[in-house]
Amino acid sequence: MSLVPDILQINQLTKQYSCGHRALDGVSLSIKRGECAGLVGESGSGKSTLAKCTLLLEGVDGGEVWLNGQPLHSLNKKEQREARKQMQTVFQNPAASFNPKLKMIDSLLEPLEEKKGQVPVFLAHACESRERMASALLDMVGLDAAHLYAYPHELSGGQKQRAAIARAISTEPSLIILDEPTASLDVLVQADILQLLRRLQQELGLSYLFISHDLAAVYSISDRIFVMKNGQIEDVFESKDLYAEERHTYTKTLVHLFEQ
Ligand SMILES: Nc1ncnc2c1ncn2[C@@H]1O[C@H](COP(=O)(O)OP(=O)(O)OP(=O)(O)O)[C@@H](O)[C@H]1O
Repeated sequence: MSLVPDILQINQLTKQYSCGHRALDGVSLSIKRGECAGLVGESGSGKSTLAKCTLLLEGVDGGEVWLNGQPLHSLNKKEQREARKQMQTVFQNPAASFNPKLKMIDSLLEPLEEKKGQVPVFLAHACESRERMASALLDMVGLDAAHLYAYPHELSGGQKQRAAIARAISTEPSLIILDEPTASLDVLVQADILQLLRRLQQELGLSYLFISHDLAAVYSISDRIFVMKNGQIEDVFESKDLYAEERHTYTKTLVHLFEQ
């Protein structure tokens, strides 16, 4: 048994919205260091709610969330704000991820500057100036330094999503939560972004929670897949076992849909 705790360990999480809807109904999930865990399920199954509860943006009604062995569920508000800095996010709509009034250099460096001087090893060579650090980040995601002083509306959707990924990796977070990061992009750009995420994960040893309703996208990037339905995890397996006979009936239905 490994003595290194999982990056993320979620135990029996429940969340009921005030309207009475139970969006999470005893969800358990774990992510190992350096792993990409895929979370797939149809619209309304509770995927984004799980992301928001993990990020402490929504309160929960029961269960536990452990990050790096730290019990997030029992922290006070101030401690939660600190703990949240160990996680970064990339969402579906890259346009909404950036303040339209900020130049890319300022948006890119915002999380890093909040951490006050804790520059990750992969940026150490560039830490003598903001411009060099932001250029190095853009370079890591395949964007030209010419974009440094651009405003978000001057970048394409795919370029903005690359910049969002650059910002997410900038603090060397313990976990990056990617909630439908390719859903708003056309098919070719989607493939590029998935390839970029995979490369960065391997180069930097990142841990991802990759959320999507698109089984093909989840399958292409994940080490393990969690299948969610009606607020519950129905199936968990190594990606290579997607087509195995013992898959849950619901997983088989998703496979059938994605093959059509
Ligand atoms: N703030 C809220 N108040 C009340 N109900 C909510 C709220 N947010 C989500 N829900 C409900 O909780 C359920 C799960 O929603 P959630 O957004 O987590 O699903 P999802 O799997 O991420 O769906 P999608 O893929 O469409 O984003 C849905 O029935 C949704 O209507």
